[in-house]
Parts: sequence; C-alpha cells; structure tokens
Amino acid sequence: MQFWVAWPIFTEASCFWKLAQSRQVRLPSRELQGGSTIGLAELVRELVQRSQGGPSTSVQSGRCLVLSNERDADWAAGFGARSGRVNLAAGGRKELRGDPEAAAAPAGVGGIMQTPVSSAVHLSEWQKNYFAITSDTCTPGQKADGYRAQILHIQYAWANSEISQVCATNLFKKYAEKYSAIIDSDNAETGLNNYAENILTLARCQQNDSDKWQSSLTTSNVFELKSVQELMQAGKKFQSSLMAPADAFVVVDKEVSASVTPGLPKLNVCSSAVDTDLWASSSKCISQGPDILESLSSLKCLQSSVPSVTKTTDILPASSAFLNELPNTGFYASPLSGNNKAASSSSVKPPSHFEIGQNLSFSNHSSLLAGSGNPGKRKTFYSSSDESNSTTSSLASSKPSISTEAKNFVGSGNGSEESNGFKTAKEQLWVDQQKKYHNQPQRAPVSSYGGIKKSLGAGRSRGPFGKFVPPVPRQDGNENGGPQYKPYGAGSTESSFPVDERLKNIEPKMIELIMHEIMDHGPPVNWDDIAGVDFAKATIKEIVVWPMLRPDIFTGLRGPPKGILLFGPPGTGKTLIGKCIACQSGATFFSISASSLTSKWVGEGEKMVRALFTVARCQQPAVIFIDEIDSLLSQRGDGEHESSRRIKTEFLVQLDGATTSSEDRILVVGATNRPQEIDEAARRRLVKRLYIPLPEASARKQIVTRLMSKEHCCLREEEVEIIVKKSDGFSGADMTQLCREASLGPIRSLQSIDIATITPEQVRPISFLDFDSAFKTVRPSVSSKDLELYENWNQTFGCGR
Ligand SMILES: Nc1ncnc2c1ncn2[C@@H]1O[C@H](COP(=O)(O)OP(=O)(O)OP(=O)(O)O)[C@@H](O)[C@H]1O
Repeated sequence: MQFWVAWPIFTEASCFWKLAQSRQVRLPSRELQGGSTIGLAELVRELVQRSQGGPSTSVQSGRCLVLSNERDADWAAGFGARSGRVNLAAGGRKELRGDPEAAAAPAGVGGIMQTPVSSAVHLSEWQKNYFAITSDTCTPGQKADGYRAQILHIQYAWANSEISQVCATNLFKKYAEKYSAIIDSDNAETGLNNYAENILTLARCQQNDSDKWQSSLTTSNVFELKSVQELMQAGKKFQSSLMAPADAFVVVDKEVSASVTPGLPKLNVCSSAVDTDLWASSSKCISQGPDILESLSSLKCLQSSVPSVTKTTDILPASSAFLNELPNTGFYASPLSGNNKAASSSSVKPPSHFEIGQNLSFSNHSSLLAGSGNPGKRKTFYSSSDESNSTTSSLASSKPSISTEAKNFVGSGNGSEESNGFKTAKEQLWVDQQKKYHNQPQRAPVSSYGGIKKSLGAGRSRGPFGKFVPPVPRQDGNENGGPQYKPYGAGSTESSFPVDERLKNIEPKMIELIMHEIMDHGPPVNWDDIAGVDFAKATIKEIVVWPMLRPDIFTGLRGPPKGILLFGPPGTGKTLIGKCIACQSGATFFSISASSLTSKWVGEGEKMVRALFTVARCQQPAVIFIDEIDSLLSQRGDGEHESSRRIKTEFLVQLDGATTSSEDRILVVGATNRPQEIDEAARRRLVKRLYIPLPEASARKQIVTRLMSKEHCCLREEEVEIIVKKSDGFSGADMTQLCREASLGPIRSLQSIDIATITPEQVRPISFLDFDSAFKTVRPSVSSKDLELYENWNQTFGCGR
C-alpha cells in the first residue's frame, strides 16, 4: 500500500517550502521558485536525499507525490496537501489515475489530472491529452482559448516531428469537427464570434510562416459579414428599446454622491462590458446578462446619427436594468474617456444612492466605438471626439439635478488632483508611445551597478488602500526628482487618443501588470557599468544595439537577430547586459522571470506571454529580457506539465512572429544558468548564444575599484591587486558581496554605544583588513564542476570565439 499527496497548484511551492523548513532541509531557492512539475521532481529528490527520516520512497506523478509511508502522507497533508491511499502494485500510475479520489484531488487547470506526454506518445494518447473538451460548462472564452491552444499544440508537435503530417491533418480535421458547434455558431452566447479578433491575431501570426498566405478575414471586412450585420441589426433594435427617458443620473465624482430616482434597481457595472474592447470582452457579461454585445454594437451604428448626449444619458437607466444581473467586477475607465482620466472599482450601492467610478457613462460609449475594427469608421469617431467632449459638458449643464462638483468634473476636466493623476494602463501606454515617437527620449547613461531587478508580481505593491502610483513619473514633479514628463490629460488632444488596435484583445489587468511589474523603469545602465565580458559586449553592440539604433542601415542580412541567449554562471551580469542593451538602443525594457510565468500565472501564462509581446510591439523598439529562460523552454519530458507546454508553445510562436516580421524591432534576450536544459527548437531560435563567464582579474579589479570609489576607502594599489588575486573564481555578484561585507568592517569595529552618536565622517575608512575578514565569510558561489559544464556547452553551441 502506498499513499499519495497532491498539492493544489498555487500552494505547491509554499508547501514544499514548509516541508523543507520543517525537515531543516536547505533547498536552492531556484528550485522553490519553479511551479512546474520538473521543479517539483527536483524538490522531491532533494527532500528524499537530504532529509533524515523523511519520505523513504517517492514517485513523482503529475502533481501527485507518492509516498511509501502513511506517516509522511499525513504529515504532508498537514501542510494543505490532499492525501489518500493508492495501491500501486497493479500498474503504478495507471492505478493512481484510476483512483477516483486521486483523480479529483490533484486537479490542475480545468479539473483534469495532468499527465505527461512522451515524444513517442501514441496518437490516441495525444488526443486524450489534448483533445478532450474539458468541460461542458466552459465559457466561450475558455473554449476559444482551448481552441487556439490546441491548434498550437498540433503545429508544435508537427513541427517537432512528434506527429506526422497525416496525423496532424487528421487531428485538425477531427478537432474542427468537434468544435464546429462553437466555431460556426452565430450565437453570441455560445459561439466564438466574440473571439474572432483573437483568431485573426493567431492567423496573422501564422501568416509569417508563408508570406504569400493571406486570410480573407480582416478586421475591416469582418463587419461586412452577414452574421455580424445581423447581430448589429438585432442590436440596433435592442438599442431602440433601450431609448427610454432617463430616470436616473449618475454621480461622476467619487467623492460626490447624489440621489437617483427612487426605484432604480441595484446597478452593478461589469468591467468588461464597458472596457475598451467590446468584441473581446463582452462575452464575459453575455453569459450572465442580456445580449450586451448586441446592445453595444448597436451603439456603434448609432454613433454617427444620434447626438452622443442622448445616447449616453439614455443608456444608463436602461442599462441598469440588465446590468444588475451582471457580476460586480468593478469598472475601468476608458482611455478614450476625455480629460478626466479615472478608473475605479465601482460597485453599486443602495437603490437610492449609488456611485460610479469617475466618468463612467461618458467613457464607455466612446470606448466601444474604439473597439470596432474598421479604421474608416474609427476615424469618423475620432474626429468627433471633441464633440464627445463637449457632449459631456453639455450633459453636465443640461442636467439641473447634477451636483455642481460633478458638473465641474465632467465639464472642465478639472477634477480633483487624484483623479487627474490617475491613468489606466492603456492610457499610460498611449502616453508612453507618444513620448517615444514624438520625443524619442533616450535614457541618460547613469552609472549604476545593480539596478533593481524586477520580477513579475514582485515589484512595487500598494495595499488595498494605497494610492495609485503611475508607472512613470508625472511632469508636475515627482518626489524622487526623476525625469519630468508631460502630465496626462493636460492637452486637449490627448482626450481622444486612439488606443493601439493590437491591444484590443488583451485583458486590461494584464496590460496593467506588464506596465507596472514587467516594464522596467529602473535606473539606466551603461556599458562601463559592466566589468569584463568584452567579447560579449562588442558582439552585442554590433549585432543588436547598432541595428536597433539604425534600422535603415542594418537591413536584410545585416538585420538584428530577434533572440539572443546569455548563458553562464549566476551573478555574472547577464541581467545587467539585458538592461544595458535596452538603455543603449533606446528601447523599452521588459524584464520577466520565466519561472514566474510558469508558477504565478498557472493557466494564464500563455496569455501573459501573448500580452507581453503585444505590449512590446506597441512599445517598439523593445527588449524582452527573460531570466531563467530554461524553465520556460526546457526540453520536453515525461514530467512536463500541460500548462508549461502551452506557455512554451506560445512563446515560440510569438518569437517566430517577431522573427519573421521584419518591421518589428523586438529583441528577446534570454538568460540562463542551465543552457543544457533548453529545448532544441528554442535554442535554434535564440541565434546568438553568448557565454558570460566569471569575471577575469581585470574585471574583478574594475568592480572593486568602481565600488570603492564611491566609499570612504583607503585601499592601496597593491592591496587591490591582492584582493583581486584572492578573489579568483568569484562572480560579479560575489565581488559585490565581498565589497559590501568589507564596507561593514568599519561599523563593526565601533562600540555599539558609538553608533547612536557618531557622525558619518567619524567612521573610519574601509581598509584592506576589512577585505581580509570579508574573505572569511564570502565564498565563490560557482563550483568548478559547473564551470566545466558551461565551457563544454559553449564549445558546442556557443557563438563566442
Ligand atoms: N560584470 C559585472 N560587472 C559589474 N557588476 C556585476 C557584474 N556581474 C555581476 N555584477 C553584480 O552582480 C549583480 C547581479 O548581476 P546580474 O543580476 O546581472 O547577474 P546574472 O548573471 O543575471 O545573475 P543570475 O543568473 O543569477 O540572474 C549586479 O547587480 C552587479 O551588482
């Protein structure tokens, strides 16, 4: 009899952390980051090997850990794992999967036990893994996502000779049949119509595979489709039925509230319905309320003929009737919302008294129109945006019952400072784009060792009541005295900016996250900040930086690669180099750790990848730095989890898209300490693979000299030489740590009583003795065995000399 334990995905890492701690097993932090099954297996191995009296046997299977003793299973269950018994005698994993309890407990995304797929897997097994419709209760959005993911799976498997062409064709056929109900359906609730844009995006990506290939569907002619016309007609009718006299008015300032007509139903505002992307997001609401898609699309038809004041005011009361059934998910202000840029979660409160996030009704209409795919139509709308602005003014003045404050807010755009300062991510993106294209700002080269490294979700945070901090400083001054930018909303022209069409299908929360957490706003890095690695620096300048700066000269064969790989021991400056490339080429720097994609965004990782590349395309030139890229692009194996595989596939598709689209100026810089784990297909795409070795003596000297030049220090030249000699085998990060440690020497020599009273000038300078004692505690972090591995890999796949 054996026992299994299973962790829900999101607690996996923390459970293991606790397990490790309770057993006093020290695990490399790297492995704890990994949420993938591979990471899990390694952890288990570590636990088994290092713990005393710990699990005596373990078999890793999907997300189940099979233990051979009940005590361990109970013990693990104490940490939140689900546990049970399983008889492995009669067929191992099969038996485990057959166990109903086991199958239910370790459910991954979609509630299905994830099983690994080997490369030699049989077709039926393949289908079982990839072609089961996971749930009848899937929303159209989930089905659409599944549809896309599965197309990618087939392509990927085919491209990697996992399956034959015949097999791939059969699968495509089979899959199309299976999903025909939702693919062909005109029903807005069950069909994929709302996701046409996503499919088109995919189609555009695939277009890169053959320049001649062209989809007959475009964002423009999709409106000419009969089914779409019918939808819009139906929506028109629906809209006319909504044209009831206003029976409520809305308070547009957060602070101000006003009464509404008694009897107004409780109003919940669905974020998606009023967000910028009508076609992509409205289905979230559709599943729960009347056909908003129709009603909203009808607004598009009406926009040119009906004065917008009528539309906006009329929509509210009518909408409230059906919106009350929608989930209260908050509300995002539209980027097209005029001068008063604000977004807030708004929930509706009692019938007689409710608030809506600033500028609610006046923005959503505009945003819907912006979502249409027809550029001509959109142009008409943009040109009328001033009218739309004046509409809001006239609305304010034509409603005697609206409060003065509210009128001011609506009409003049002089809302409270907080309101003015607020920008949604899309707005911010637009501002950034404007800055980039009109001003072409270059980051001033500022010397800095070790800018702040950001990782997804781990960047700055603000509590639930924290004040919103815009991703870039505002022009009207910032606390840090950072760069000065134009304040958003100051110019009248900005009120009608077009949101980049490519962002239409990206979830706002993802854009927000990318802007806040992944887009790097840290201090710039100069080439001189990176000690040593001269060959890598020269190569990068030649093949990446110059071409990015002068795309007109570096054309054709001279064009820059779209992906490079920096590999080598930890702490040798790979991240610094990535950042430096971005700074020196005037590119936007996106920095993400691959492990956060696989662990933090389980189930959404591939969307995140797509969103990241889309935002990067809007922010060109851009450098996407992916740390620990091995965990994203690791070789496929039995332990690979389905979600990791999907993320990897999406990444490769995106990378291919970037590669074949000559206009795109996006560089993917992957960094890894485990180059040997990178998948062949991925390795091929990262054409320049540069070894970033441990710093040589001259580089180590440079690091010490540079760091010490900023401190009160009395090192003589020959002492520096000794330090350099003694630090053979140290990485750049080790050297930095050594200097830090030495800099504490003078403080340690103080009596604790002095600390309170002593002035900075009285602290003695850092001396050689401090370094001497620092050497006792700081040791090289890279083993010679590891170095050998890097050297070998460099010989085989590296692009160095
Ligand atoms: N060549 C170098 N020159 C100057 N400083 C360096 C160099 N290499 C490393 N450092 C120092 O070490 C810190 C860590 O470097 P960085 O994060 O770039 O290393 P990395 O190779 O990306 O590490 P990892 O593989 O662990 O992500 C830097 O912030 C810097 O202080």
